[in-house]
Amino acid sequence: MSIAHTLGFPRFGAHRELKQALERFWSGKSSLAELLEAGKAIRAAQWSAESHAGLDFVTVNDFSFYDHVLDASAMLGVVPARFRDAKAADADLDVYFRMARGRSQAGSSKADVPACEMTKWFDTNYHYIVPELEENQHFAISSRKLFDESAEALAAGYRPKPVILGPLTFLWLSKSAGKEFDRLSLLSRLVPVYEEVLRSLDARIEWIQLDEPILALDLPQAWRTAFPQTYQALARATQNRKLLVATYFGGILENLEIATALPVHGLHIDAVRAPDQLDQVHQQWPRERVLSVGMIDGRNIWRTNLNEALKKLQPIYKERGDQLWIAPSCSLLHTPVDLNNETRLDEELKSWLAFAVQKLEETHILKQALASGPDTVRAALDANAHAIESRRRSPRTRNPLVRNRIANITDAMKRRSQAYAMRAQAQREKLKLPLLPTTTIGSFPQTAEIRSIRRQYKSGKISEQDYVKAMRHEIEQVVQKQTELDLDVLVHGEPERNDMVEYFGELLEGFAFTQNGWVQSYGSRGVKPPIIYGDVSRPAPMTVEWIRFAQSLTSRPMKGMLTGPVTILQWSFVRDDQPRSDTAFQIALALRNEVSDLEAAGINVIQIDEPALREGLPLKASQRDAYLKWAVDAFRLSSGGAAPSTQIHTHMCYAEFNEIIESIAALDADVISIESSRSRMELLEVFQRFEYPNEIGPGVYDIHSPRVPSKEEISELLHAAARYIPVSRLWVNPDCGLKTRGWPEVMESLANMVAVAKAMRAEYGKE
Ligand code: MET
Ligand SMILES: [Zn+2]
Repeated sequence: MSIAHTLGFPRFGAHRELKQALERFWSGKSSLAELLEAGKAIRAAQWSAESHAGLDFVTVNDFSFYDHVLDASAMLGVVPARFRDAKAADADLDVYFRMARGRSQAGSSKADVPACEMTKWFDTNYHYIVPELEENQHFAISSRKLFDESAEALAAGYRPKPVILGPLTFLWLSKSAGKEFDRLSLLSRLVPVYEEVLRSLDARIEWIQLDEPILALDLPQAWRTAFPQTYQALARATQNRKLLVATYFGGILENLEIATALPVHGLHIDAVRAPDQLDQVHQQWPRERVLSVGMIDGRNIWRTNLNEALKKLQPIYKERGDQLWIAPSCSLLHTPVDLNNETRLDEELKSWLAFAVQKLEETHILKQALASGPDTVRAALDANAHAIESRRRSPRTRNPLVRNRIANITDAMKRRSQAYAMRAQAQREKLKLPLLPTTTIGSFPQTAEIRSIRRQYKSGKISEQDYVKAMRHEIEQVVQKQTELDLDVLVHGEPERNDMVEYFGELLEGFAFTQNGWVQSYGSRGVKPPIIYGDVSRPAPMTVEWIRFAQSLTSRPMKGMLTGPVTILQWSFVRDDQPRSDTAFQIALALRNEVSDLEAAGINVIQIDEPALREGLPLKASQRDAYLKWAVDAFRLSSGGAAPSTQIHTHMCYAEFNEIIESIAALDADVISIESSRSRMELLEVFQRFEYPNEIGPGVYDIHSPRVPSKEEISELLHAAARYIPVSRLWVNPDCGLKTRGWPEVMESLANMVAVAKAMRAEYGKE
């Protein structure tokens, strides 16, 4: 019998049970026993969903109390020295959470130690805890989690398939604790511990899934050659068990020869992100070994076209028989749990969607249709065909006016009407800003009161009138405080926005919102991405009234604040029936109208935030230029219609700019504000080397911490910036929005920032 399985299942809980359990535990409201019990219940729910759907295995060790990479670090004993002093009874989990969250040891009077770094898991919005390795790193099995959870599944009567992060991907994702060294040099110490792990697994376990997603990257030669030798050692340790190497998030054709050289019993490939690889992998991967094909999209929420999938799989099944396995493309970690919990989505839209539970069902149907014939699942296949057809034909997904606009985009629309030098002149005359102008990134503290008013308005408890009054009151306060601080370009503070993408999605056509569509972002944090299901258009202005009101309160320039097209796209579930670029252009055209309405309302400075532009960069170098081209075009389309005297800003944070500096310049924003305080302005070196032509506001302090930066620190950073960028093109601002901060620290920090800007103006003005 062929196999239906999943590489992993969401662990956040259908109703964010993990978040609640963690927060209760961290705040001391629940005991360790209660936390462990909550974990057990989530695992039980995961396995029950898998077995209920008819999968042949339950996947084990995909549960995590924080992060699966941190779990691997814990398993291998990779605990940075600063955390190694725990003596608490629950040391395991205590150290584990301290690595993730950086608090000091429970009950210790020692100062807090910094948490381990967190970074994005490949090209997803999930963040993992970066393992820190020392040059003489010692590895030893240091956590029983994998074994305990396997035993738990066995005891419950399941057939478990444990998943373990593969040794090469583990090394690849880690960083050197101190000075840089070649992490591959640790392989000879690491592999024996993996061997021991494999040997220690219960004898009843038949298959072990080793995740090696880096096989879908452009790998340096040394890493490629490390694969066969590593897996020869692992294969010797597996005894009677079988290894399934899982790849995902891309194609593996460049590394297929290496994969084939591995002495493993099975290989999983992602046939959703890289559908074209299917044939060639099928041709080349030995017939006697298992080929697991990821046919169900593990990164998106659309129902799979099962009949089409079957057509692709049937010829392969004919040749491989039961050695063909069916699965979602990657772990379902990146999808919400269960569509059945959505009661407010209309039935039609709902019939187009599949969350994790539904994806398991799809997986099973495909396997069943292959192994026992399509007639055995005819009703399910027909229902699927019906839903697919309904979506394809629905007038809700297509708006002729939007399509017409897209078809008529011209190159001229993607260009400002004048070059930067001329625009800068027009803006100087209009805005009359001082040298080193000061501003903020947009949001001001979102107090409990603001959140509560927004919630009350949403649930209909207060009238629109009262809501607007409360928000206007907040805007007045924010404008007044900025005036007191003597900032030069003001913002309205974004009190009306719960989230920078959701806010716009709710006001645009083509978006839908779930009640429970949570996806883990990291640890206890989840996001609920909007669903873009149809052509995007803007029925009415989205921000104009708020900004117009804010501008009416001051003679200083008020900055209009928009979220850019790439960021809206990147932080949503995107329709899969047209290229992402088309959707980005649709959003861009809607924003373009907003820009022009803001201008008509007398707004002369408009910021279009693109914090997610960098994270959309494809994993494979060969696909990057195409992405950057349309991403830049989308931004330029949204901003290109602005008058020369309108100053367009953009903002980016969490970015590694080195690789994409040309594209950042190509955005042709008049001003860019970037996060750079944490890298102490070194980031600016690349802007200098490239001779970035427009203005830059390198964040002068880190808003991610409540600490108030001193004038000395800010001054030092700003002087450092001035070494890279001429002061005539420098702006002074924090490195991101202030919505997570409290008012007292914000006032103090900004006061210091403005004081430094003024002192530097005097200093440089004299020259
Ligand atoms: C993640 S970037 C945030 C930008 C937004 N304008 C803010 O200030 O919150
Ligand atoms: Zn930001």
